Amino acid sequence: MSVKKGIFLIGLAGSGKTTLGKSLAKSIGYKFIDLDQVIVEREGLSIPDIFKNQGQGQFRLYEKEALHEVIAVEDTFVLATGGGTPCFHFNMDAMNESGTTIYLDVNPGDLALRIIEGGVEKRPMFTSYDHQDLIQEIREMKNIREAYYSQAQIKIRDNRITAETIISKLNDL
Ligand SMILES: Nc1ncnc2c1ncn2[C@@H]1O[C@H](COP(=O)(O)OP(=O)(O)OP(=O)(O)O)[C@@H](O)[C@H]1O
Ligand SMILES: O=C(O)C1=C[C@@H](O)[C@@H](O)[C@H](O)C1
Ligand SMILES: [Mg+2]
Repeated sequence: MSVKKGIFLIGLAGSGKTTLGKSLAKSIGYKFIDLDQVIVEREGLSIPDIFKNQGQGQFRLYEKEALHEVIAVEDTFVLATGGGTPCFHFNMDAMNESGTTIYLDVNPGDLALRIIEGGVEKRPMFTSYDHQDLIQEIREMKNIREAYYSQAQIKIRDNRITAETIISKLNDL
């Protein structure tokens, strides 16, 4: 595997960054880190509370700081990024320079079901509770973010991505 020290999982909310990141890290013996969790621990506030009280701009600054701390401090790790991480403050460049970036590309219909099941209120970037409306919101966000996500070194488009698929793509690098 010709990966550098960090593996960065990127993709929209619900694409499986946290779920797959945990099992990938376990399989290859790397430390698992969830960037949203790092921000919550550093700030002592939930993500919806940061958005509500301090706004998205401040959240994006916390996110950048947390990302750079992980890159500077950690050794071999799998990082589940936040859905928007690649799209702000040149974070995609920072990740591509310091490790291997992997885009989990799941279709909006499946994402909407997963987000509704997990709780829309936990994801402040979304407002719709209706499945069709949420699909539309996700499509619009995907269109904007694709320019960043497509810079990933590995792209996996599937609705049932597994850790094994990711490992085989890493081995092909
Ligand atoms: N590969 C998969 N196949 C089927 N279901 C999955 C898969 N990965 C994740 N899920 C389900 O989708 C939901 C969201 O997954 P997860 O929290 O890992 O996404 P995420 O990308 O970390 O989202 P967020 O950006 O909101 O943190 C969970 O309920 C999980 O069980
Ligand atoms: O897609 C997004 O912009 C976000 C996704 C989550 O992981 C969190 O980082 C936050 O809710 C923002
Ligand atoms: Mg997650």
